[in-house]
Amino acid sequence: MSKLQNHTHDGQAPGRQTRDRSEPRFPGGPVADPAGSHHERRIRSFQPRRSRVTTGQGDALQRLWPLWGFEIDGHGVLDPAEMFDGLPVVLEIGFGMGEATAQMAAADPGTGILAVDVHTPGQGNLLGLAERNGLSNVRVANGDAIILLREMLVPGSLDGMRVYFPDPWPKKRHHKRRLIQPEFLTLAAKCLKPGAVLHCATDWEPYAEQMLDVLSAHPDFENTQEDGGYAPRPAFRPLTRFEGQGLDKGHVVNDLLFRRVG
Ligand SMILES: C[S@@+](CC[C@H](N)C(=O)[O-])C[C@H]1O[C@@H](n2cnc3c(N)ncnc32)[C@H](O)[C@@H]1O
Repeated sequence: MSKLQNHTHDGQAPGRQTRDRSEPRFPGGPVADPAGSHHERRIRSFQPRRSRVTTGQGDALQRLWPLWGFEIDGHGVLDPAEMFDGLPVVLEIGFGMGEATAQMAAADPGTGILAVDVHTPGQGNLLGLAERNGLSNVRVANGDAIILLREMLVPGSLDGMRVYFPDPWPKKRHHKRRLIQPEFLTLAAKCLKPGAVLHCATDWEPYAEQMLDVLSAHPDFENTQEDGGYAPRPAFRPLTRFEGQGLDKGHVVNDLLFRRVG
């Protein structure tokens, strides 16, 4: 049974899931394991962070999580089209504070954005931005995107995927924690529709080179660029917070746009 069916039986809005209230995460409660206790993934692409949740973010989480929040718990099947009433759906992995996500949602109300991160202040920030800007096409998921792709999403259900400025993990001994690896691409390909585009961007040039290598070598993806290289920055991608910090340090930003073949 899909998540949607579950919720409809509970009398809740389609595609929306409330938290387990026995484990409060927001002000006053413990922080849940973002990878989900039943689904340990030893090598994680994110840093555990204990950032402070502001009053505004906490308020947004309390009020809006039951409406627009989604817990990646590894249980059940999630059909994004049901979550967004039939809109095409793009998955954004690692939205950070969510400013760029909200801008893209406002610019394209005909596309649903399923935005995933483990960062609680960012989740609250994005929910608040969605409310203030009257956005009905954003849902916020808490947890490890790998578990969402591997265990929950209906195969071939996504119209696109965005990974903007994933943690670069610059030290060699941490390279195994980088998100964009062949195994990740296989999971991404499983969830993307044929022809759907995976859009990555990074300001860390060695990581950009690695992305280009693994994407070019993967049998399920083809470069949208005839010269086989990086793509010009698409006009629809706003400057992200992390990108701005990289540009301040003189970093070069590269975009990669690869199409799911098949
Ligand atoms: C460097 S930040 C970039 C944030 C934002 N895209 C930007 O450009 O400002 C990377 C984000 O990805 C998130 N992240 C990394 N791995 C993740 C995963 N496996 N699942 C969900 N979020 C992840 C981190 O928590 C972090 O917020």
